[in-house]
Amino acid sequence: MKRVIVLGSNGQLGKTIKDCADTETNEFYFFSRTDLDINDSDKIESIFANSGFDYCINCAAYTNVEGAETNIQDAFLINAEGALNIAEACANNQVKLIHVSTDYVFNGKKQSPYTEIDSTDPINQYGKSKYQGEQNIQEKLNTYYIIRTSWLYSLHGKNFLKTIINKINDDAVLNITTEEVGTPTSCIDLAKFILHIIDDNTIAYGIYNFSARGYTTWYGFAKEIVRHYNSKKVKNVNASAKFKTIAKRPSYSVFDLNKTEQAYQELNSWEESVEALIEEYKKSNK
Ligand SMILES: NC(=O)C1=CN([C@@H]2O[C@H](COP(=O)(O)OP(=O)(O)OC[C@H]3O[C@@H](n4cnc5c(N)ncnc54)[C@H](OP(=O)(O)O)[C@@H]3O)[C@@H](O)[C@H]2O)C=CC1
Ligand SMILES: Cc1cn([C@H]2C[C@H](O)[C@@H](COP(=O)(O)OP(=O)(O)O[C@H]3O[C@@H](C)C(=O)[C@@H](O)[C@H]3O)O2)c(=O)[nH]c1=O
Repeated sequence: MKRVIVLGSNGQLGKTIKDCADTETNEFYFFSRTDLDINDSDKIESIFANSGFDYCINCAAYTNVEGAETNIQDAFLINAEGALNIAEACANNQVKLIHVSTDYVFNGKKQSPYTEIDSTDPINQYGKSKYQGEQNIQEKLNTYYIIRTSWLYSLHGKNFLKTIINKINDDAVLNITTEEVGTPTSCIDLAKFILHIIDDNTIAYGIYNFSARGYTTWYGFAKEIVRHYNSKKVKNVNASAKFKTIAKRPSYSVFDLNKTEQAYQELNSWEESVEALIEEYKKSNK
């Protein structure tokens, strides 16, 4: 039995890990922002000291990409300094850290899948703050897994899939950008990979890319969501060259998954995982 602390447990990934965690195999301690603010370094240290935690999963983050352009300080406070505080507590107390990062650390100019060793060059404040968080962890700790993932969705919280379903329920006509290529990733798939790292115990520390297989545009993702949710409404989804946003986003952020596939052979295609989640959505909204 390993003792695992999960931070940011009220977010979509944190809640999904709670759904997927096998509490008979390991002991899980879930901390939401109200239970433990990752900017309160004294409290983190006091919770970690003599806790006997083997792993810390950090799901806490500032994830509002648009908001980060104006709330730069908040984004860095949480994504960079918060990550540093956690890394320090992990280093002081021999805890292995599983930290989640993003495809937005890349500038999107590459035209083939990004590997873990490709150069980073974030083009928005959220990406910059997440990249600083990665660096802070690497400076303080050796026993880390930094998992870069992309375009997360789930039944919990706020995400693109739920935004699209809500708009379709309101019979809205959608204009969705074709200008960004990446891979939608189900929080369930990511949660299973994170839990596999803990159970396997032999996977080398370092950076790992994690997404579903394949790639699409946000327009392709929206169409696939609507096709499974209510196929009659697919005609409401229009391709749009531009969608006005405050933050720039990488035009291409597909991952090379070779390194991850050496450690984990359970990757689904993005289409399979979208279909499975829409089925879950329909069941839970009957
Ligand atoms: N969402 C996505 O598409 C992607 C996310 N990621 C990364 O995955 C991870 C999980 O993201 P996701 O679950 O989607 O994010 P969410 O925004 O759903 O959850 C983040 C959680 O962190 C909490 N939080 C914020 N600030 C603090 C703090 N100072 N102390 C403790 N908790 C805090 C939030 O609490 P509250 O709500 O109360 O503010 C929220 O519950 C993040 O690291 C994110 O950067 C990577 C790629 C894609
Ligand atoms: C809602 C909507 C969005 N869009 C565009 C805007 C943007 O370019 C793209 C994605 O929209 P969102 O703002 O929902 O997604 P965004 O917040 O950019 O999602 C990102 O979140 C962070 C946390 C990550 O780490 C990334 O991997 C990625 O998932 O789709 C449309 O074209 N039409 C629409 O109706």
